[in-house]
Amino acid sequence: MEKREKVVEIRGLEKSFGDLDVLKGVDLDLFREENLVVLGKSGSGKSVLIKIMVGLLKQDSGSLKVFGKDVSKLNKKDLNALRLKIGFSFQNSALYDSMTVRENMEFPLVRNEKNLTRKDINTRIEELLDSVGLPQTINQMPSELSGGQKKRIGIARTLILNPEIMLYDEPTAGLDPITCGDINNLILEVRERYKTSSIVITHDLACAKQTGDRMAVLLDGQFDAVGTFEEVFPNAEDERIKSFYDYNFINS
Ligand SMILES: Nc1ncnc2c1ncn2[C@@H]1O[C@H](COP(=O)(O)OP(=O)(O)OP(=O)(O)O)[C@@H](O)[C@H]1O
Repeated sequence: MEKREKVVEIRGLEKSFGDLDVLKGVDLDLFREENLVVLGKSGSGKSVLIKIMVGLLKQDSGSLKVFGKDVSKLNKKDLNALRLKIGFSFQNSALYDSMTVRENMEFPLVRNEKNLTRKDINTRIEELLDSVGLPQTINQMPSELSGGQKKRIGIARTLILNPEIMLYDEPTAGLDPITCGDINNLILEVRERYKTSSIVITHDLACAKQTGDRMAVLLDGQFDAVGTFEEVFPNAEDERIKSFYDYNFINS
């Protein structure tokens, strides 16, 4: 019997837009405190899956349970409560350019938690900036930060509401290999410190290998290959998976 707790359970999920069948019977589990890497070509349906997960889109059929609750059956209030437990770290960090780092961090906090004192807010912001190794940036503007620093602040801001699930969308996109390695380490540290369960969407196999306990490759609307990096990639026979691997490790 499976002993690990499932925080996400997806069964037979289907989603089409007109004639375009995007998800064609997706099955997937995310276990507590697991880092699950989702890979797939551009347009394969990764964002559609995430949007269904947070209730922004509805599936045509199949089920998606988060913390045991069927997302498509939640009322507005419960859906909002669920969304607060899921932190989405955007590819472009999504910081507000006209706000300082402190203001960027404060914004989601004061909007969602009404009873905090100024001291609580400051403590929380400072703790998270320490966690991502950037306490000195608190009064800086996003335009003064490097790409890697922006990613870190974006992750810190996502963590400020104490999410139980983290969704990282292309966390290393556009970064040099050393900074990619630092962000990958941060993803592992976040899990360690905040006990998060995570889905990491990436095209970067070095990121996948470093951060992921399991890989799930979305191919033609289904997760065909699911397993550890070693199980899925080095000896893959499926040409579609092989080409992914060759592209990352041979041609780069
Ligand atoms: N609201 C929508 N209406 C119509 N088609 C959509 C909608 N959302 C997504 N699609 C289509 O579904 C397919 C999958 O899109 P999706 O954004 O999930 O891809 P992706 O795997 O996240 O790609 P990328 O890696 O480029 O971000 C695409 O063909 C897209 O055009």
